[in-house]
Amino acid sequence: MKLPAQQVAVLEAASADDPRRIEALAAETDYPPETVAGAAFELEDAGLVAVSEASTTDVSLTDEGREYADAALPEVRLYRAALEAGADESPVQMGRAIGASGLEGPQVDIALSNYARKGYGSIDSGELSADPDADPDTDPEADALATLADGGSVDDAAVVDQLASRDLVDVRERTVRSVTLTEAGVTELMAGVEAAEEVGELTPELLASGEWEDVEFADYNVEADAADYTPGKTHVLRQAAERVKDVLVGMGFQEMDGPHVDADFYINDCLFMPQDHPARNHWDRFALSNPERIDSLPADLVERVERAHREGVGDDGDGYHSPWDEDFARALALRGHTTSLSARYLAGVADEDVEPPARYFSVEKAYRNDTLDSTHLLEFFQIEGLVVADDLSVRDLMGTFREFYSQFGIHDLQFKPTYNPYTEPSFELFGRHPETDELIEIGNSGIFRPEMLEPLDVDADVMAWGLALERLLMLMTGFEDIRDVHGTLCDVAFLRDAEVVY
Ligand SMILES: N[C@@H](Cc1ccccc1)C(=O)O
Repeated sequence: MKLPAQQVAVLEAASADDPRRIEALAAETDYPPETVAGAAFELEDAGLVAVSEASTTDVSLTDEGREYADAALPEVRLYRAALEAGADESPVQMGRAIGASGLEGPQVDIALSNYARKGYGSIDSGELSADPDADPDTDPEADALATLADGGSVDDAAVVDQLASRDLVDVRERTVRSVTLTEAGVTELMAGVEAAEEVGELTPELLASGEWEDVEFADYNVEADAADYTPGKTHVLRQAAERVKDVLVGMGFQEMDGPHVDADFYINDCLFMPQDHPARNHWDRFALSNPERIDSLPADLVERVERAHREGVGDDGDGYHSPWDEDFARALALRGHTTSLSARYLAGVADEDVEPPARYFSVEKAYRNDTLDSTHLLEFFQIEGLVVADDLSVRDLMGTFREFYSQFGIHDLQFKPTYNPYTEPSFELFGRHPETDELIEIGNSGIFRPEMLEPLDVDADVMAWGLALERLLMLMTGFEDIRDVHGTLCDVAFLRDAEVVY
């Protein structure tokens, strides 16, 4: 019987009583695993082999895991240092034990958080005691790391889970295929198989030489495994931003546009934020040093805003009784929220004439000097929105959120009253994280106050909000750390595989 060369090779390397893995056949035949898998499927169709599938879990060390396999787990180092310092007899100062262990930086926290969990001892008001009976030589996590470093495998699922949650190992599910000769296969082999000339790929050479007319082409096998291919793609956050825009446009909103660096006047003063508000100090804003100030501001608008700050608005207006200085308002900074765009649009300094009823949005970056953690970065995407119309109420606002979030499959929303200098009433929005089940804040909103709207010459109600795009994406995909999607610590596998489905 004549078969394509790779099928002959697979048939000859396969055995009738010993299922052989595709990888083993690939190593023996010198064909890539994809080719062997393709050939195996062809042979299976012809009844010459059987292909079985099983899924296995590959566990491999991360860089950090390898480091601890080479040195020792931080908690073990801490335990040894604690013993040395006599902590098995009486508690010792935590700082002393840490100093003696040589642990530094994040490893100190890692050691402390695993020390008590694993029964090495206890930590109480800054003192560390060591359990004399603990035995680091039988530490199952250390054992598992050593086994993996030696190329062995670890069967204890609980230990693997624990190591995975510490990011010391990567766990991957994989389908393993094995090939066994069938009786028909054995018979054919005995009768003799030889390789037929078969071409897998049409090349320019075949075309140029005209040889293509005489060769035999291999069939396509759409079920064969193909090499993993990870081309460039739109970042998942950008995909989410596009979806949000589509949804808002579908809800009748128009997009706003405006500068990332703006005068404090539009970022704060137009929002009735007093100039001595704590968020306006130099710690929280990213100020521009060159140029330091906007060239000019519309004089009549400045005058009205200044008056609102000094005297308040309406008959019982009172104002802030704090200084107001135009120079201070002209200072430039990276916007801390995109509400600066809402201010510009409502004040009529954007290109657009805002005529109620109207709806506006933007999905753009805002910048804050926050402390970095799993939900905060120095910059994030804010979903800004405003509706200007007569007789708006909190019901309209809540209804708009329910409609917006439900388009992303998010139905469990909670509202909490809050305070903003520019809105009254105001409330924060919370959603439930699909993995941790915790309520996380996803936005802030309210009805703009007359003290803000009157100086901007807006004679209608305005409800408005700022929602965090990253938090919306968290609720949609279940990732837990904003640093997974931004910056150098990002989770490349997540960015490759995550899809924004809505
Ligand atoms: N500017 C607010 C969001 C907001 C916008 C409009 C009205 C109320 C709140 C923030 O950054 O959190």
